[in-house]
Amino acid sequence: MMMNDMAQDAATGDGRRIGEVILDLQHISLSFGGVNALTDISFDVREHEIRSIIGPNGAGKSSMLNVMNGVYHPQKGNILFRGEPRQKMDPHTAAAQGIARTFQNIALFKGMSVLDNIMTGRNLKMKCSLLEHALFWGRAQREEIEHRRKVEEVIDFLEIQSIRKTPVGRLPYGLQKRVELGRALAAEPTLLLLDEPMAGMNVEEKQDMCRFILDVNDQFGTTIVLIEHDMGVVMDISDRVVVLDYGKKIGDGPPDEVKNNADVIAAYLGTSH
Ligand SMILES: Nc1ncnc2c1ncn2[C@@H]1O[C@H](COP(=O)(O)OP(=O)(O)OP(=O)(O)O)[C@@H](O)[C@H]1O
Repeated sequence: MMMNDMAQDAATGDGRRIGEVILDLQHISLSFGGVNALTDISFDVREHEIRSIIGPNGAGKSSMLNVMNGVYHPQKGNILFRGEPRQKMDPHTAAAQGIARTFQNIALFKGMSVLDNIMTGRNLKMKCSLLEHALFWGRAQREEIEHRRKVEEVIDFLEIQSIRKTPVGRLPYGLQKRVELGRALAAEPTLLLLDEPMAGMNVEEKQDMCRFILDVNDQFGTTIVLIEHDMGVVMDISDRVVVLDYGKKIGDGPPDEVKNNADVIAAYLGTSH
């Protein structure tokens, strides 16, 4: 399918762009000592969709994202990625298989430029070792040029050309979040996990971030799993939403269905506790 066709399908909003299940989480339970962070949670993520995870503070959202990319290993349950079981996957393997993520608290090298930070997203794609750099200079050079080309593409896509040489620590918060998205995109992920990409942003910055998330999904077909507290944003951009509360799943479905779910309303209004 051509990129334009894909964007067209997405724009029609009729769900035709959504594909097969790529990540299937079955009966996941995770505890830390006596704290049950996740209890018997099952849901799936389909190819090309925007899947949001919401829930009050401490509900288990970040823990779930950490299970998805192998930072945490659940004590119970199964995880299937493209139909293959993966019990003890580590974050490095997850990244090598096309799962990239951003973090709740920005995790960038503050003293390094935007360009260099985004370049670190290419690390896993770099094939030439230091020795090869010394022995096969030409090959290493070609590889370097290709990585730089990809990074420049990401910079153009995110409209941050004018700050490409600026140290990240000097940028306003909203732009730092955009650079973090850039670093994740440089890895050319098929599954992108975003942990509160709009937290702490003003309205304009949120609108920009929303647009970039939708564009990544439309233009590259990237599957996106998103944790976000801003309900307006979640309901606007998600195909399906899963709701956690005290480590349990209390809702799952398209935004309109979730919005009208009595348990979800109770959890958010605090009447269930
Ligand atoms: N590494 C850890 N060690 C001990 N307890 C943890 C750890 N990570 C998470 N928890 C606990 O697990 C529960 C779920 O936390 P988690 O951060 O996943 O929730 P969350 O929904 O992402 O919250 P928030 O919206 O505040 O970020 C909490 O009770 C938290 O204290």
